[in-house]
Amino acid sequence: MALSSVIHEDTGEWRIHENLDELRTDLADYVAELSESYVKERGVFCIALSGGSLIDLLRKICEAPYNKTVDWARWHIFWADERVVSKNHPDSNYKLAKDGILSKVSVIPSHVHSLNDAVSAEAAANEYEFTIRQLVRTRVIDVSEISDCPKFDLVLLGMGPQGHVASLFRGHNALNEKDEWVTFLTDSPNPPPERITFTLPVINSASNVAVVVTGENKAGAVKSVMNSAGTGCSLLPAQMVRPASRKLVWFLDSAAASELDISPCS
Ligand SMILES: O=C1O[C@H](COP(=O)(O)O)[C@@H](O)[C@H](O)[C@H]1O
Repeated sequence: MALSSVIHEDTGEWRIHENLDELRTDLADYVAELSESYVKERGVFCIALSGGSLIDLLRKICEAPYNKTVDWARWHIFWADERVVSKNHPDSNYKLAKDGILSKVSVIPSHVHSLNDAVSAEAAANEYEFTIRQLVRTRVIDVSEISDCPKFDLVLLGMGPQGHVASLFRGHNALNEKDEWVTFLTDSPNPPPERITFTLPVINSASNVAVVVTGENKAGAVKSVMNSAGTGCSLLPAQMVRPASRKLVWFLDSAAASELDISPCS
């Protein structure tokens, strides 16, 4: 149960949790409910994961009751961003998700759309975008009526202390990419330097986007996002997450929300 939930016209729904355990339960409920509804409606559930702290916060989805109620065979799993390292490297977002979640549930291996780790960042981004294009063509992934971009059922993001989401960093060219669905970086401000990432048009074309943020070191960036502070190039990447569907949910713990002016209501 969220400690407090506020709906902001511009910035989406904000769910603030008293502790990490409550956040984990609310996040697992949210993902399981979306999975059920998209499996019913479309026969599949296309979910894009991020790396970082998100995976630990999502681990409850592997436990009862979700491990039995979620229709894992209908899941298609993607990554909103990935580090260009081998799949068994500790920096790999795939490895994080595999060790923390995917190895514990019965997803179908061919539905796990991970990056080719044997090629350059550019080639891996192109190959990954090609895979997504094929799945859009066969309507495994829905398509946005507005942008022609893939319309993932759910994109799960984290946010760094400087407001980056996926591998979209403030001031980096990748943030301005409008034509590609997937782009690559060889000079990421945070290590490792080589990464691939969904572009903003793809994130903002998703049916649902959730941003999961915990810890006091992110409270300043959280406040800027909620207050919509900044304009143009001074905007944080997280402030540019504005899905056309308007279905954007922020999952925060009380530390990340500590600079917000929200009174507990539920
Ligand atoms: O580099 C990355 O950082 C973000 C945020 O990570 P967190 O540990 O601060 O939550 C993450 O969402 C992204 O996938 C990752 O590549």
